[in-house]
Amino acid sequence: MKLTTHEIAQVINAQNDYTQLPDVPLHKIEFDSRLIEAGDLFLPLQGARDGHDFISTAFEKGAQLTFSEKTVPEPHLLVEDNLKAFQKLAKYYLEKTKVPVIAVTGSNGKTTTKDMIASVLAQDFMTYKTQGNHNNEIGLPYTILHMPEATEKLVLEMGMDHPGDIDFLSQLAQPELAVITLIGEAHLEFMGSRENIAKGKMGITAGLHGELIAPADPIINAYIPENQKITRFGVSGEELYLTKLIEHKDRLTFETNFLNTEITIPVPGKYNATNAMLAAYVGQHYGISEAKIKSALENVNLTRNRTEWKKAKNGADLLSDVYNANPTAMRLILETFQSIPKNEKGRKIAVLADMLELGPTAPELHKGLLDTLDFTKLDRVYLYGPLMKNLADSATDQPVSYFSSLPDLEKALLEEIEPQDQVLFKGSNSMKLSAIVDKLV
Ligand SMILES: N#Cc1c(NC(=O)c2cc(S(=O)(=O)N3CCOCC3)c(Cl)cc2Cl)sc2c1CCN(Cc1ccc(O)cc1)C2
Repeated sequence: MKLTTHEIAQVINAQNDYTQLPDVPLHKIEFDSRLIEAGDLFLPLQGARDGHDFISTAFEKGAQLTFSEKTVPEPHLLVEDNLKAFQKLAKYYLEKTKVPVIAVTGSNGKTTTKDMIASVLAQDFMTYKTQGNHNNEIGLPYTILHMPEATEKLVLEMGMDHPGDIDFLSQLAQPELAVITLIGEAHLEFMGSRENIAKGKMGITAGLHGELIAPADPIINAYIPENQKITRFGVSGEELYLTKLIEHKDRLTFETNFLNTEITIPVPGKYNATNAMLAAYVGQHYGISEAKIKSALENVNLTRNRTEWKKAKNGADLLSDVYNANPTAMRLILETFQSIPKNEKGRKIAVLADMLELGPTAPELHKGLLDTLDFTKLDRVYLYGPLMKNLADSATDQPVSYFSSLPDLEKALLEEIEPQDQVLFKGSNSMKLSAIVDKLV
C-alpha cells in the first residue's frame, strides 16, 4: 500500500505525538503476526486473544510501526479503536487511489460470481478481488489495503452475518456497480426472515453510486431506493435471462437474451450459469468484447473449498471451513455452528484438527478453545492432532474423543454420523480433514 507513517497518523487521528516517528512508507498491514515482514504495519485486533499481546512478536519479525489502543514501548499510532482506524484508513485509501469498486453479495454464489466478474474484467483491466473469505468488516478493508498499486478495478465480496453489515461495507467501499446474486434462505436464525435477508442485502445500495443488478425476486422491491438504476435478472421477460442451457458432467453451455454468442463454463449447475450471466453483463457494461467475455468465463479460476454446507451421501449436513486456521476463525465458526438450530432428531458434531504455525503459545491457544465449546449445543466433539491433545486433556468429563491418526478418525466418523446430523470440520489444511469430507459426500 502506498501510505507513509505521518499520512496514516493524520487519517486515523492518532492521539500520540507521531511527529517523532520517521515519516517513511509502510510496506503492508497485517493483523496476523505470522504474516509480518520487514517494513510492515501491525494491526492488533481483538480475536481469540488480544492482538496487543503480539506486538513484540510483530517487531521481532520486522514490523516498523503498529496501531495500538494503549501506550507501548514500540513505535506506534495511538487510537481509541484499532479496527475503526483500520476501516477509516481503507476508506481513505480508496478515495485517494480512486480505484472503482464492483460490489457483490448474495446468500449463495457471491464468491463464484466475484471470481467470474474479476476474470472477465481482467481481460481489459488490472483487476484485484477478495481473497478467500475476506468479505467482512475485517476482510474487506484488508482487501482494499492489499490491492496492488496498479489496480484499475476492485471486485469486493460483501458478506452478511447480521442486519446492517452490508450497509457498513457499502458505505466504506462506495461501489460504482453492485450485484446481488440471490436472496436465499441462509440461516434465518440470525436474520429472522427472508424479508430481513432481502433488506440486509439491499444495504449494498447504501454507498452505491451507480447501477444495481438484482434478481427479479419481488421480495427486494420494498427496499429499492428512489431513483436507483436497477437491472433485474431471472426468468424470460426480465432484462437479463438465460435462453439456452446445456448441462454436461463438468461443464455447462448457455446463451442469454443480451449476448450474441454461447458461453461455456468449467462447472455444472444452472445457478453457475446465472452467476456467469451476471459476470458477462458486468463485462459488457465495461465495454469488454464478447469474445473476451467468452474466453474469460471458459477459463475462470474459481475459489476452491469455500466455507459452505455440503450434503453427505447419508444425508447429513457437513460444514467444512478450510479458511484461516487461526484461533479467532476457529472460535467464530464454532460460535456460528453452535447457534444454528439442529435438524429434527439430529445431533451436532464438531471435528476439530490442529491449527499449525501458532508458535510457542500453540498448546495454550488450543486448550483455550474449551471456553468456546458449548456442550449444551454440541453432542459430540472429535479432536485430531498432537496440539488438539491439549484441548482433549482439559475436557475429560465431556463427550470428547481424541484421535492421533487420520484413518482412525475417519473410521470412527463413518460409523458415527447419522442422516440427520450436522457436522463441522475445521483445522489447518495440512491436517487433511478435507479428505474425510470428500469421502463422506
Ligand atoms: N487470536 C488470535 C490470532 C489470530 N487471529 C487472526 O488472525 C484473526 C482472524 C480472523 S478471521 O476470522 O480469520 N478473518 C479475518 C479475515 O476476514 C475473515 C475473517 C479475525 Cl475476524 C480476526 C483475527 Cl484477530 S492470528 C494469530 C493469533 C494468535 C497467535 N498468532 C501466532 C503467534 C503465536 C505465538 C506467538 O508468540 C506469536 C504469534 C497468530
